Amino acid sequence: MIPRIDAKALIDPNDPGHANARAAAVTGAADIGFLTVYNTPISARTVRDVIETYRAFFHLPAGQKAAYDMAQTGSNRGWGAQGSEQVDPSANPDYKQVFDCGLPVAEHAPLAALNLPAYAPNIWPDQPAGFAETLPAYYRDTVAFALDLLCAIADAVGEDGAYFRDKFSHPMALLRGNFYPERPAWATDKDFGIATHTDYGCLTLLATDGSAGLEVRKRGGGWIPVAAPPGEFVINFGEMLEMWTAKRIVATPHRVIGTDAERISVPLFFNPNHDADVSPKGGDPIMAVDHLQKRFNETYVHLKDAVNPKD
Ligand SMILES: O=C(O)CCC(=O)C(=O)O
Ligand SMILES: [Fe+2]
Repeated sequence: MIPRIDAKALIDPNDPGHANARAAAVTGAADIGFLTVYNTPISARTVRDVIETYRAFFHLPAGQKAAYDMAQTGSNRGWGAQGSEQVDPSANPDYKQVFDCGLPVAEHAPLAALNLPAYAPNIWPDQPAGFAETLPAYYRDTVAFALDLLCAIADAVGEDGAYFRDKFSHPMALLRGNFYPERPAWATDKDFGIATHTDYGCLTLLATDGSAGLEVRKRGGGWIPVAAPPGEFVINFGEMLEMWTAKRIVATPHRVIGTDAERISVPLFFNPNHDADVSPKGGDPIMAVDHLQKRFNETYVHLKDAVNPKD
């Protein structure tokens, strides 16, 4: 069973439900690698708004989205077409589309000067109206919520929660809209909305439209479906946090096969500062930006082709 946790009780040490919420968080983070949260500071209405904003963009004709295509622009921000990412080398590239944005680096000149793809300036399409207002506001609010959750969960598993706080002062956090059209008629057993993978970063705060689709791999084999309505979130943990905590917190594989209904999900991949050392205590240093870029190079089809040309 994936625990469903009162977010306020988990974050607030004075809440009467704090001890219970912490215990459930330990099960979620240390055993399963997934949990869901309710009673969050992000309203259902806000999440519905964000989802409909992405939907309006994804429904634009491909020709209009092409101007923002990461494979063309080379930026780490903007649109990823169907087939632009292959998260599992033994599966075909995913049939989802994505749109990515991140930290507003224009407000952080020293970060922009680093010239790292993880701190690329955001790219905002002209349409739909409101895109460039709705998403930055959601980004700001979810980054703050994700940090509170991460510190509380780290603390619950026996790490020093406060230690993590300043490692996220300029996070390489990436906000993504995932668009799953209905499962294509041509899809084979090697085709997925998103094939089996673990997330790369620390904590993923996933909003969905409430529909089914996401499945979590069980330790003993088999898959468990997980869903959360708008305003509630699915939380899972990525490779960096698994390394950083020496597996006190686990990164669990998951996938979306897809159904005959369109589906939108909105993960915030809460990655730390570029120079955070995410190695376990006593290990050789691993810079967060190096791990992230390595995983981008392994999954984005246009980056793979650049590193490993086919002809
Ligand atoms: O769409 C979902 O529910 C999950 C998406 C996901 O796993 C991802 O984007 O990493
Ligand atoms: Fe994922």
